[in-house]
Amino acid sequence: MRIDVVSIFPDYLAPLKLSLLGRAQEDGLLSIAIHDLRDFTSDRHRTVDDTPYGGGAGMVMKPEPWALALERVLEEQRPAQDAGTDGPGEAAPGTAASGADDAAAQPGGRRRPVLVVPSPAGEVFTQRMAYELAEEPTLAFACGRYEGIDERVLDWAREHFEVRPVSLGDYVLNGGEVAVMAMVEAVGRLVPGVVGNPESLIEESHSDGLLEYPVYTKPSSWRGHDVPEVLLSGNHGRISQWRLEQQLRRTAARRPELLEGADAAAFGKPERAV
Ligand SMILES: Nc1nc2cc(Br)ccc2s1
Repeated sequence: MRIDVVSIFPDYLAPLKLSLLGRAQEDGLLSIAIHDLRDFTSDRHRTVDDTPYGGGAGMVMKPEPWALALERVLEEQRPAQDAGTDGPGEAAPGTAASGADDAAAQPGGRRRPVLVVPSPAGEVFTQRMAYELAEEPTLAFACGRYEGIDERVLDWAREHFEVRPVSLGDYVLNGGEVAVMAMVEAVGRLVPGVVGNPESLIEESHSDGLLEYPVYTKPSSWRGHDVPEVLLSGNHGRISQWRLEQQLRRTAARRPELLEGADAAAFGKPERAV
């Protein structure tokens, strides 16, 4: 998978070169390119913002640098897009990648590349969306700052990308970079080969619509706190049952709204190990 990120703070994205994602890039499983929006300005001050039409506080990001930056992304993603459109990749059922949304289709049947725009006004990012996005041959991310990006950029981008405004939650950041880091990690780890043991992706929070069960390791008794006896029993049937009960209990207590949609099949995730 090729990932392109456009930002006025490219150094903010440096951690994407570290750890698991860094190794995945060394192994050729991922390639992550960071583009400085200011490289696509034409004035000596490398201006990327201006005052808002209609008045109001703050500044708005100018459209032209964004169009030039996103055109560069399209150009650089073309080989991965062309290779990806020939790929057999299974898409999670009912997702845009599976053709469920023909709005992304382009002339000649080529699917438009995905452009994720972090925004407090976006659809909420979920594990299901992470699985969907992990099916794409390329992803582009546009990191807004100030009061946001001129809306005409998104209108223009829809002619070339499948544009997805996405929020991490109901709070406001100072820019999209932190949101992009979270999404790139959530998606990147789902790309085959990135996580050493794919089994670890199966039983984790949200992989089956529930929060994960509590985990323990040695010593079995620690500062007066003991590991639940069932986990020491060696009875795998009892252990599985206890873990599911813990998931349901935690989810009911902390995220009751998830219980309406807890359906492993809905996420298109690999089947749970037996
Ligand atoms: N929750 C989020 N807040 C923000 C703020 C800006 Br400015 C850009 C993107 C995002 S995503």
